Amino acid sequence: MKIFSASKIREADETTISRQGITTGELMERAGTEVFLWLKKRFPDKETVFHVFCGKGNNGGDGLVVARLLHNDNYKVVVDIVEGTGNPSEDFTANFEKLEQNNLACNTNEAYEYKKHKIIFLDAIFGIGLNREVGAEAKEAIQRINNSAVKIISIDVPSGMFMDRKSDIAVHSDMVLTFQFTKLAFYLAGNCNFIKEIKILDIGLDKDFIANEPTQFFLTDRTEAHQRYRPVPAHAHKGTQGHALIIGGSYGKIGAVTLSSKAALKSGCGLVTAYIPKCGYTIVQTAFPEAMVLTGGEEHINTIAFDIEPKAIGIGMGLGQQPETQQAVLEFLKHQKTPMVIDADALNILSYNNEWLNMLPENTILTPHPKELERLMGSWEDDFEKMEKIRAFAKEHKIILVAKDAFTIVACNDRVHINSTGNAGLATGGSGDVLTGIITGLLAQSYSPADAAIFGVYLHGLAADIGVCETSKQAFTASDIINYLGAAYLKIEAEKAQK
Ligand SMILES: NC(=O)C1=CN([C@@H]2O[C@H](COP(=O)(O)OP(=O)(O)OC[C@H]3O[C@@H](n4cnc5c(N)ncnc54)[C@H](O)[C@@H]3O)[C@@H](O)[C@H]2O)[C@@H](O)CC1
Ligand SMILES: Nc1ncnc2c1ncn2[C@@H]1O[C@H](COP(=O)(O)OP(=O)(O)O)[C@@H](O)[C@H]1O
Ligand SMILES: [K+]
Repeated sequence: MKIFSASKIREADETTISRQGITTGELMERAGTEVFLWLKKRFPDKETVFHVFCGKGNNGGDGLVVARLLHNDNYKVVVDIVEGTGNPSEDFTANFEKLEQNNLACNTNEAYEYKKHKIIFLDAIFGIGLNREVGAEAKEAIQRINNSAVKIISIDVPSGMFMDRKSDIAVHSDMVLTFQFTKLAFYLAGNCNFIKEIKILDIGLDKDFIANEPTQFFLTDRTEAHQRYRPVPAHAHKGTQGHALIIGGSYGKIGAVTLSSKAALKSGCGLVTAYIPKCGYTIVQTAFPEAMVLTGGEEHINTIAFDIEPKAIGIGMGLGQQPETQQAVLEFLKHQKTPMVIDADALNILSYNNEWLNMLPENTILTPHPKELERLMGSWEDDFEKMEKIRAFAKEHKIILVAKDAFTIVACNDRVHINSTGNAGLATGGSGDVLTGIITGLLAQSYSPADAAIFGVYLHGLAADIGVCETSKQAFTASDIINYLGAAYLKIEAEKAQK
């Protein structure tokens, strides 16, 4: 799904208004109606009290439409117009006047008892138009909303959240009902307290504009994942499903390479070879009999040489950083042409030898976690700078950068793809090793590097989303990602079959 900037969203509004021959007020009525219908379905009990906080811009205008529709449908509605929210917009004013015509008063200080009524706060103070720091009066309203113990639903965006820079104070929403497009700011680590759940409401913006307007940002949602997924051909055999080579491990860290190799095989490739130091030989052969094993070095890898021809290579998991290992890795990378995923210690070795980055084959995939990312490209001031640096770094070195985190970012071909699956159950040792295995396995199956990275990250998160429902987040382990890979594939197959 495309993610547009605030200015592009405004263009989408304007194009819709002109192509559909409607007024801005009619578009606002449509947006407000979608919110109203969603609320009505979710909260059928007419005793529910909706306390609507409105700013004076168009987000506040949406809030007034919703308030009127709820009131006319016999819900209990309280409307608070928040001062210090700019000059009233035309459509805000028009809807404000309609309140009186519909016998709905504002700022009445009407108090409903929390114990007797189900109260919902609707937050319509600011939307995508926030363009300066929030002033004292709006801040007070935001704090009042946040200090309440009631459910908070934001219209379009949590008020106070900037679309293009760091936000200091914003509504802590339980649910954001956002119009037509998801927004980049929703997925940034610094905004994680402002948002729990997102629901996108279709308000009928112009389909051609959405399809044709370019953007650099995408959300890897179900549709994007389905487009990249490749079912196993009926006549497949192990020779056509690709051979993955997983290089890593050192004394005490053989588990990392075992997890990675297993994940590669379970992602669907035909054959897996693990290249490890000798101390791991029995462990890998016992824990994972499907793998073939090659060795180099005793307790750590000191040379990388083999006569097999893998279709993809994953390197770095549990590798260690012994000087001999560093040398072996650099020598190895120098001659590589095979599609490759570079992770963990192999990434750290590259960070100390930055000039080697430009020698990597085009579209090599790097999968750093936040600390490794910092070592690679330096630190960042805030999430927006981080995003920009990631994009520029991938472009400069012609690589694919998978910046792992909640909402992992995949930067490739001057585009940024934000993943939508995964959960905090993945905050457990070895989950990154599994991801590298999955992406390497997909590469071996001839997925393009971009598809392997984007789909691999999605699949990894999906396995965790399915898994934690049965294991809990606490008890979920990296091995469980592998255990639930099959369920993730089945879910994708079932979704595709439903279409
Ligand atoms: N995207 C869409 O398709 C649609 C958008 N609509 C709504 O319109 C919103 C955008 O409306 P606006 O552009 O009017 O802006 P907002 O309502 O988001 O708020 C900004 C308003 O407050 C002022 N303002 C900005 N920062 C301020 C600050 N720190 N302190 C005080 N005042 C401040 C601005 O001058 C502007 O009037 C969207 O978020 C959405 O809710 C809907 O009405 C219709 C359809
Ligand atoms: N809170 C979270 N929500 C979603 N995904 C997460 C979260 N925490 C970690 N992950 C995912 O788990 C993996 C962790 O990778 P990494 O830190 O390299 O682990 P390890 O080094 O132990 O293998 C990444 O894919 C990351 O995106
Ligand atoms: K809002």
